[in-house]
Amino acid sequence: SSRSKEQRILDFVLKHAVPGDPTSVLNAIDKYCSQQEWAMNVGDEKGLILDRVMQEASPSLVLELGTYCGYSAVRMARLLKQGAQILTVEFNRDNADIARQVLEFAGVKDKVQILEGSSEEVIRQLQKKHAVDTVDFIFIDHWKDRYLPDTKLMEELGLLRKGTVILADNVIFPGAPDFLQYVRSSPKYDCTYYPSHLEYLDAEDGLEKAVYKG
Ligand SMILES: Cc1cc(-c2n[nH]c(CCNC(=O)c3cc(-c4ccc(F)cc4)cc(O)c3O)n2)ccn1
Ligand SMILES: [Mg+2]
Repeated sequence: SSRSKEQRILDFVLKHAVPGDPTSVLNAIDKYCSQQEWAMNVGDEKGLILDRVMQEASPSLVLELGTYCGYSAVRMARLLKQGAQILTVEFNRDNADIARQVLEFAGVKDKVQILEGSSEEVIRQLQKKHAVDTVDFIFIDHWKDRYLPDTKLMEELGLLRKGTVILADNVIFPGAPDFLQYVRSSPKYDCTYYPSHLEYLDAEDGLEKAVYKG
């Protein structure tokens, strides 16, 4: 059976990156996806913004919606303080399997837990099944029409605390206009827009940071 693009990305990482070196894994994925096959990783340009915003937040518990091949989970895990954890949600089983192997190769698998399923079902289980109280940092990078309903759901379930940082990818392209309009007009959030470009391309894109005010 033919190998998928995601399997080809994993093969390239296994061949060209250094085991236990997360930065070499990121560089390998960025090299492959900018030179061989485009893929929907947050990428190096928006990744730098993610690095800075995450380090500023210095979270103990990170929730990521949309694992894909694990690029952003590796990116965040390499910057986590001792004892901090990432829960990342992936809908597609095959991609979750690729991500597990990428995370293990990068040497960060003990900091990251991949939860398979739809964001809504996983979010509803966080407090009871995964012993989550509140989340410190949320990287939203999943289906663009789920950004707003899932943000509202996390509010309703009490998963956000004063100062919880939400950082959302792709708010320009493919776009999440209803999410943007909501957080920018809500008194419950302090918002900042970080202009950038779609991964590996010149198209305009950006990240929105929305800090929950409790
Ligand atoms: C419902 C639910 C869903 C998930 C879930 N798991 N994995 C994902 C990945 C979603 N990501 C994207 O679709 C995405 C697309 C583009 C893009 C595509 C085509 C273009 F032409 C241009 C840009 C660019 C990006 O940067 C993206 O992030 N969602 C997990 C749990 N529950
Ligand atoms: Mg994205």
